[in-house]
Amino acid sequence: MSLALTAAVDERDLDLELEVGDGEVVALLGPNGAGKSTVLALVAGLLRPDRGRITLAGRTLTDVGAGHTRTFVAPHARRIALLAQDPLLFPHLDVTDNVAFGPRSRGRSRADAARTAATWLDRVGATELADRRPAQLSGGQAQRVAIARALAAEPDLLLLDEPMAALDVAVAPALRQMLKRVLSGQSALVVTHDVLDALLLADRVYVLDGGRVVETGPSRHVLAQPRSAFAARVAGLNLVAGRWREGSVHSSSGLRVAGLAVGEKPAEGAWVAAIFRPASVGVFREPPGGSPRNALPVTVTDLEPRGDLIRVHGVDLMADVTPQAVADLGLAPGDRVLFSVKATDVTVYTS
Ligand SMILES: Nc1ncnc2c1ncn2[C@@H]1O[C@H](COP(=O)(O)OP(=O)(O)OP(=O)(O)O)[C@@H](O)[C@H]1O
Repeated sequence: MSLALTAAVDERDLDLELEVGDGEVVALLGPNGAGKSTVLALVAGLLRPDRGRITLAGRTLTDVGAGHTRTFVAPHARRIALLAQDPLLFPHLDVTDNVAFGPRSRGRSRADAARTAATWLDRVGATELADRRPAQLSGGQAQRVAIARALAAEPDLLLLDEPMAALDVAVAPALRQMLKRVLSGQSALVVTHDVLDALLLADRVYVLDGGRVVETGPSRHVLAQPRSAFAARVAGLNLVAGRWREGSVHSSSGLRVAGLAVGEKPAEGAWVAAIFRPASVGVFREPPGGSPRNALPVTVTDLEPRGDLIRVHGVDLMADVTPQAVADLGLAPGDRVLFSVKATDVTVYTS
């Protein structure tokens, strides 16, 4: 076992246990205020629990009993690297020196640390950025460098806090693929709102709600089995699980969703999950024309204002549309409509 945590923070009504195995990538999912950031702060040593014990790679990092602290290792001595949304590179150092910082502070020679930096920059596909300053990097490039810097420090555990959230949707897929590759064999805890991150990066997920663990298991089980409609919902995505036949997912409730498979093409009849964002869904009374689209029959159960958009809820599916569209369609609960989504906006994941 790499990380074992038991902790209670009374002020935040948090009380939970969780573990990360050696070389395992674990995702923390859950709605706003569920306690995800609090868990990261506890592990990183930025927060002392009221009661709890945290061990990592055989070392006790935190051990707090009723009213007294037996052990509390300082953040910098925990052998943990934190990768936040904001890459937080040192502005006055070039990319190589940023990445070499961890090995240097662990006592490696300048040449040795520079070699380690070069290796990691190669692994994250950022070799050509080696001589630049952080101000000369795009958001996606800076995040690659931040990943190299975190891993070059050889942490016992890597904490990732919404690593993709600040990025352009166009660069996120490439970065996600790269992260998956470099995280292989590294123990990591990833906080995310994005079910795709959980599916693609993590071996296992914990779903938190109200400071408690409400669900845990292998990512694909938690996110593809019926119970996980909850997990998909907290992460704000639509999920249709079923069998893969002729390029579409066929659910037991009779839905058919065409989409693009991630990685290898699923075998005919394989158990798969189709995932798509509510914002990719259009709502229609009649089958839409134009490019080939999925058209899923849905009975509207609720209309929920969310910022500038209205979330149209069906029994299992959600669409985010403009108030104008809701008015034009005269939508009300009980209406039978079609949810339309392009096959190219649907990701199919093999369980
Ligand atoms: N600095 C703080 N002081 C006191 N209470 C806090 C603090 N930060 C968070 N909380 C409370 O602790 C609980 C857990 O919040 P936390 O930020 O860990 O949730 P989260 O799952 O990370 O949410 P989000 O997805 O919004 O980042 C919430 O009730 C929150 O209001």
